[in-house]
Amino acid sequence: MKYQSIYHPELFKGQTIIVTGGGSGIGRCTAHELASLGATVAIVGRKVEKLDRVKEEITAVGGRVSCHACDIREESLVRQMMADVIARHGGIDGLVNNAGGQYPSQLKDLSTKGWEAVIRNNLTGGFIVAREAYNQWMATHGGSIVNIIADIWGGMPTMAHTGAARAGMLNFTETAACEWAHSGVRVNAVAPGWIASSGFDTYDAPMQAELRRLKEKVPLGRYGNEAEVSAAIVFLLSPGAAFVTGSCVRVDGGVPNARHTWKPVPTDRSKPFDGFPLATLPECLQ
Ligand SMILES: CCCCC/C=C/C(=O)SCCNC(=O)CCNC(=O)[C@H](O)C(C)(C)COP(=O)(O)OP(=O)(O)OC[C@H]1O[C@@H](n2cnc3c(N)ncnc32)[C@H](O)[C@@H]1OP(=O)(O)O
Ligand SMILES: NC(=O)C1=CN([C@@H]2O[C@H](COP(=O)(O)OP(=O)(O)OC[C@H]3O[C@@H](n4cnc5c(N)ncnc54)[C@H](OP(=O)(O)O)[C@@H]3O)[C@@H](O)[C@H]2O)C=CC1
Repeated sequence: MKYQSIYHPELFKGQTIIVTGGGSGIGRCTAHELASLGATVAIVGRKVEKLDRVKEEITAVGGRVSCHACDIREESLVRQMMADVIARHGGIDGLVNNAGGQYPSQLKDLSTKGWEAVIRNNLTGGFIVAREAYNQWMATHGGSIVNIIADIWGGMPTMAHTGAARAGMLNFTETAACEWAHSGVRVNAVAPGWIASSGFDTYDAPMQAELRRLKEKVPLGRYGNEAEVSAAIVFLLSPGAAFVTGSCVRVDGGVPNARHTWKPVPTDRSKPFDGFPLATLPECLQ
């Protein structure tokens, strides 16, 4: 079944858009949505079998997609991947810098090796991919980049390494937006809050329990879903955001504003509540 997007079905007709981490979760959803809107999507990840599965899903409904196995932390692999995408599709119009991930740990227990592994995955990797997209194509042709970060506002207890990396990526976004504007390149970020994606499944039982507790802290009373993040990414890539650069769209149900004075209003969370229907994922992703 084809992705049901809220956007015009030909919004990205003739465009090529790279989605890193396109083999699962938010990246997979975004790849589906972009393909449904006419883009040729180049999905990037470390595990070929995940990419192949998404390719099958998208081609089955008439979408165009290519798979590129690449670890975003390896400069030579990223250079080659970018060159391959350009050679194969004739250019790049957009980049969704989404690949990333971390593991929970208290600061005091974090090894330097673990800190560096997460910084490389969520800051250095994203920088390398964006720089190569710019140097190899966008500097002379323009384009749009969307960096996926996280809800980093006010710190990120148990996730300090990724918080620091994502804060760095936000600042990178702001700087690149200025430095690359003259080339017609827009650079923005999307900061997902707690999104019930495949990424959640990578956490162990205590962390899953913690996530259940965290849900009570969301003013909108639920987790977000992948489609709600994808919709923000698509907006930033689109001509609708032609005058938007260096910005960050938060997709988090209002969590950063829920400070100590905010108290959750008891709600039956299994039912839609006034004004905010429970979001459902497009059928093709369920
Ligand atoms: C509060 C909730 C917020 C939720 C919001 C966020 C949600 C999401 O982000 S969803 C996406 C979730 N998906 C993932 O997080 C999976 C991605 N994770 C990885 O790819 C890897 O774990 C990695 C990139 C973070 C690290 O991989 P790698 O570079 O291959 O590193 P090594 O395995 O070689 O380990 C190096 C070093 O790092 C420490 N370490 C790594 N994993 C763990 C772990 N699970 N627990 C504790 N420590 C870990 C460790 O120090 C390793 O060194 P050695 O001990 O010498 O191996
Ligand atoms: N879900 C959530 O609540 C939130 C998610 N995020 C961020 O959003 C992004 C997408 O997350 P989500 O879809 O939930 O999680 P997933 O774990 O499902 O997706 C992460 C993807 O990134 C790929 N990836 C990870 N590291 C690398 C690497 N070094 N090189 C290439 N690909 C890599 C993985 O593919 P492979 O295994 O093939 O390498 C995987 O497909 C991540 O950056 C995540 O941290 C941020 C805030 C909240």
